[in-house]
Amino acid sequence: MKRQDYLKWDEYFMGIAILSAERSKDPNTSVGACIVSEDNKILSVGYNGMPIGCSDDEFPWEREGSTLETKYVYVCHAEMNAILNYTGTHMKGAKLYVTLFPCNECTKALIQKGISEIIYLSDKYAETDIVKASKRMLNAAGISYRSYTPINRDVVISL
Ligand SMILES: O=c1[nH]c(=O)n([C@H]2C[C@H](O)[C@@H](COP(=O)(O)O)O2)cc1CO
Ligand SMILES: [Zn+2]
Repeated sequence: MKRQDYLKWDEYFMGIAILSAERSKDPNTSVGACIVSEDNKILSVGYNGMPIGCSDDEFPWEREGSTLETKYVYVCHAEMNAILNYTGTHMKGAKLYVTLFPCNECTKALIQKGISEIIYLSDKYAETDIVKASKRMLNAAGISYRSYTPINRDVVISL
């Protein structure tokens, strides 16, 4: 009989999004994203971080203060990096596994690339206009989104 405790697709891909988030240097919110084709092949991954050449040590990670001294104007979102990291040609019908509900700017890009479903872990900014705008666009575009249901299982990776 086959192994019974293998990871299901949702667990596997959300696990990869969670692991990718561990690469993030953001001290407040690490985000990971994994884009998967219709036939369950990984197309791309990403996490939130400073653009290439913009040092993690020199650019600010502050949340508050003058605009130029906060992270927000510099950091690349996980979803945006996952889109930009993709070297293939075809993303139509793909799914996005992401640890935080996408912002409006990433949502626009995801829609334009033909993403058909979003599976997210946290929706901690659900009350913000940014996320409301995302959902409005996704609803209009007929793109489904659902919250990942945790299975309360630890998968230990010894590194
Ligand atoms: O969809 C997203 N994807 C994403 O990667 N991020 C990143 C930008 C920031 O580095 C961090 C959010 O920071 P904070 O929670 O401290 O405001 O997460 C933020 C959002 C906003 O929803
Ligand atoms: Zn975003």
